[in-house]
Amino acid sequence: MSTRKASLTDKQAKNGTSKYVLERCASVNEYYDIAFKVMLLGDSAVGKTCVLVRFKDGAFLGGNFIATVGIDFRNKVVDVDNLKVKLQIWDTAGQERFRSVTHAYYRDAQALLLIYDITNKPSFDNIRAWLTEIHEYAQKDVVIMLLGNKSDMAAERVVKTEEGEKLAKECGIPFMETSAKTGVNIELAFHAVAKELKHRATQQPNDPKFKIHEYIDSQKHKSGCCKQA
Ligand SMILES: Nc1nc2c(ncn2[C@@H]2O[C@H](COP(=O)(O)OP(=O)(O)OP(=O)(O)O)[C@@H](O)[C@H]2O)c(=O)[nH]1
Repeated sequence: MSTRKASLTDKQAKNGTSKYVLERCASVNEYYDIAFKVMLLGDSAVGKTCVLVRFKDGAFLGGNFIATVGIDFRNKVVDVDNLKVKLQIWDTAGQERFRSVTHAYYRDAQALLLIYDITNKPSFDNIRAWLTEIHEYAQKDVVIMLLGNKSDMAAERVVKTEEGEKLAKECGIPFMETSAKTGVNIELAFHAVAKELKHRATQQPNDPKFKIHEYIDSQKHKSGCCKQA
């Protein structure tokens, strides 16, 4: 398996011949009201880069898998309740040998999307180890969301939706299954996190608390796409 990074043109993206190089200045001049750092975590090959690229560009990076080296980021500005919220999204390398590099970034993140692959049991079993790392290195009040990615691969599924739900419930964190390939729940995951962060940052003492679990449930039901087998 290669760990080379290569730049990606639209054509390469369509052909699935290369992996993204994250462009640091992509949205540097885009107007925003408030900004937050979000990190993508999880084992190698669960689809972190693909989730980011789907959210940022609406494209799917198919083809040969090229592992991320170290860490990089992309920005996306989303509208939340009439505010422009900039998400600076850090894509980390899932491989063990880069762990010490990524640890250094945990403490700056306000939200963590912890991702496993529904077709890869070890990636699910490792979620508890990831949570231990998060508790060691991240801010105490960091927003955490669990994502079971590759929900389009029904035939290869080895982790049931209920197992993801159960683990998330035990840990008190929101959960959804996503597909970077089809786009299912990708926007919702980032929007729910942006909404939670915006509420925390702007909330007045008497304002009602934002309930991320309820928001996700209401949006899933609206789109009717919560569980893709
Ligand atoms: N079918 C399907 N394939 C996916 C999905 N997301 C990612 N993949 C594939 O899974 C492989 C790994 O995806 P990456 O996004 O590179 O994985 P990663 O988690 O960033 O891996 P590291 O950079 O090593 O941490 C690639 O071959 C992708 O095309 C998905 O939702 N559905």
